[in-house]
Amino acid sequence: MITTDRMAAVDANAAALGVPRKQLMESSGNAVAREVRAVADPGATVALVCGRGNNGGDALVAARFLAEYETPVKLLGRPETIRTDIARENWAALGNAAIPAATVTDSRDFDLTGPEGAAGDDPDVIVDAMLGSGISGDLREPERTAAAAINASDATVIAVDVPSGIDADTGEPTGNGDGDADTASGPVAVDADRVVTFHDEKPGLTALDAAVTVADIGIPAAAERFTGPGDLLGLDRDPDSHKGENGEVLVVGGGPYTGAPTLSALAALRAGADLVRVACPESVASEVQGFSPNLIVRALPGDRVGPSHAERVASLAAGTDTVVLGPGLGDGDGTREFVREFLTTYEGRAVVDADALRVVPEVDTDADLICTPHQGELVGMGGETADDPDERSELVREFAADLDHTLLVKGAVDVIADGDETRLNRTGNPGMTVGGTGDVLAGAVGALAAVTDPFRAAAVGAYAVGRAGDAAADANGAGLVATDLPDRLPEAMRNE
Ligand SMILES: NC(=O)C1=CN([C@@H]2O[C@H](COP(=O)(O)OP(=O)(O)OC[C@H]3O[C@@H](n4cnc5c(N)ncnc54)[C@H](O)[C@@H]3O)[C@@H](O)[C@H]2O)[C@H](O)CC1
Ligand SMILES: [K+]
Repeated sequence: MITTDRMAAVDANAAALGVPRKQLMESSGNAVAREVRAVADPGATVALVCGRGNNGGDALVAARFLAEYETPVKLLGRPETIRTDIARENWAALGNAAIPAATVTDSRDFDLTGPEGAAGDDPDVIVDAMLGSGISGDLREPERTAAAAINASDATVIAVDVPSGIDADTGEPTGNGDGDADTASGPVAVDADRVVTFHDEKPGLTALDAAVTVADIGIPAAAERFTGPGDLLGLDRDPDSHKGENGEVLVVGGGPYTGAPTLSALAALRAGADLVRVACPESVASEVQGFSPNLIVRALPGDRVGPSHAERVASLAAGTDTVVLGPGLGDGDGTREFVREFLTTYEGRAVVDADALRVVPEVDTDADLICTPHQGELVGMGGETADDPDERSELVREFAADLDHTLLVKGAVDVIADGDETRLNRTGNPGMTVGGTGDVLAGAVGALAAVTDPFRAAAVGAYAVGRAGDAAADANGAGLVATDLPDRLPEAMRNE
């Protein structure tokens, strides 16, 4: 089962792996043609009703695979307004090959018979390729009239990907019926007999009264299993957002170290957080502040974070979206006691790293944690590891389920898991074993967890920090240091 958003991500990841969308479209069109052959004998009339997006493109491809049928193609709109290059190329290919195709620009001209107004028989099959996953709101004209005509016909209706007008995630109509003042009369959607959808089932299709076929279109398993540029889709800032709406992060750390909390905080800012506060012992507060005027520092009395600070940190945490717990805290008894006490009452989201990790298995917490251990720390928490990535990811998934938290286990290949899902990340390089890169990762994940779910925050954080590290290695070779990474995060988070 896959949602529309995740499908778009996987599609982009496939393209990054060298399987571009046009190739997938060829497979989709072929699958549509197979579905036609399953319901109609050669010589039958198969009307292909095509929108101007890639859903329509799938049917334009299908027309080339259906030479043994009568295939009137109806393009809804002018060819110049076809929205994607790959759909336009497939439209041109039909014209070049003299496969009959007509355009419908006025809904009053829509009929389901032969091309260019030539009187033909009513079709035996209608392929609904008007709109797929790119739809929003009520069907507009001429799609709305076409949907009504399709529903009034006796032909077998095969929907491409999803019936036009239906939300593939919910199975409900995409509109509420008031999208077009002239024709408003409740939502309109194609009532399909069959649906040929691609790659995986869609949650909204199961509820429909239609036979659903899932066609393999050649998306490599790696496009889903590994993070890729598609994982970054949809994380862009809302242009109308206000200060604080893109995340407020509290980093709790420092004492024996000053660099670690600073690296986390700077990474959180570069990963998109609006406000980052650092709660650290007063002994290091001015040093942390001295690293950057972009940070807001909250000094805690003394030179180590201890149980007496739990209340103050809890009140700071209450005003933020996420907490990053651990960078440079050290492993004193009082520090562990602090982490235990804080997590007992905290109910929000936190990234837990470094010395704070050991406390997680022993504490009863309502917080939603993202733990970022390396393999050694994972074992210290009671988890198991293995050399084989498949075996390792299953062990991590099971341990995440036991803990009821999200895990990001760092390694040459990172494993991200919650109880349900696992993902692997292979960005990054051996130069990143240098000190401080883990602090950068924890901060980046903290910022991302303020704007997306924990699993995705961990996966995207690992991907982006690895990518930043790869750019830093290109520039600095074996001389890569952790301070090279935060400033490279914005570029690394660009979806390309
Ligand atoms: N990996 C895959 O799953 C693949 C899927 N393919 C097919 O591509 C479509 C999605 O294509 P896309 O171009 O993104 O969107 P649509 O064709 O669904 O819509 C295009 C276009 O329509 C306009 N529009 C939006 N809402 C409405 C509306 N309510 N009324 C009228 N017009 C509307 C809007 O401008 C959109 O841009 C997917 O479903 C598959 O069929 C590919 O084959 C590749 C692999
Ligand atoms: K469709």
